[in-house]
Amino acid sequence: MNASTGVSTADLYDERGDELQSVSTQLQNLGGLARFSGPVRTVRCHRDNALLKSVLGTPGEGAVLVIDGGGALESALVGDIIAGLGVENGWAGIVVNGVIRDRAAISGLPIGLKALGSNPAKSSKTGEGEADVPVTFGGVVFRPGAILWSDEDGILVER
Ligand SMILES: O=C([O-])CC(=O)C(=O)O
Repeated sequence: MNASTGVSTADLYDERGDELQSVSTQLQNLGGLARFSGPVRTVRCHRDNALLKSVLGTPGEGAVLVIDGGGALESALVGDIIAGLGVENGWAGIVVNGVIRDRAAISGLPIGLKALGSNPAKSSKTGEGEADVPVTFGGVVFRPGAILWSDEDGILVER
C-alpha cells in the first residue's frame, strides 16, 4: 500500500492471490485516475448505452461499474458526458469490455476508466441489457458486491 497512489495489484496478489481473480483482458487505462477500487456493480449490453447511462446517473457510493459489452469494438459505450455522470455521482471507476470515445476529455476526469480502446461511432440508446447480474470476461466472474482493485498492471476481483 502506498498512501499517495493507492494499493498495488501486484502486492495485493502476492498477499491474497488465492482469494483473487486476475483479469487477462488487456484493457487500457484511459481515465484520469490510474488506480481505483470499490465494490462491483454491473451492466451487460450490446452496442447500446442507455442502461449504463441511467445506472451512472444514480449514486455510485464508491462502486466500480463493470460494463460487459461483449468486447464489441464497433461503437463507443461511454463518452465524456457519461463518464462525467459517473464523476458527479460518486462512482470510483468504470471498466468497459468494449470501447469508449472522447478519449482526450476522459483522460482529464477524476475517475478510473479502463476499456479495450476507442471508436468515435456512437451506440444505440434503446435501453436493452441487464444490470446487477454476474458478468464474465478475461477469465473472471464479476459478481455484484465483490471488491475490485485496478491499477497500471491490471484488475483483481474477489472470488
Ligand atoms: O452519448 C453517447 O453515446 C456517449 C457520449 O458521447 C458521451 O457520453 O459523451
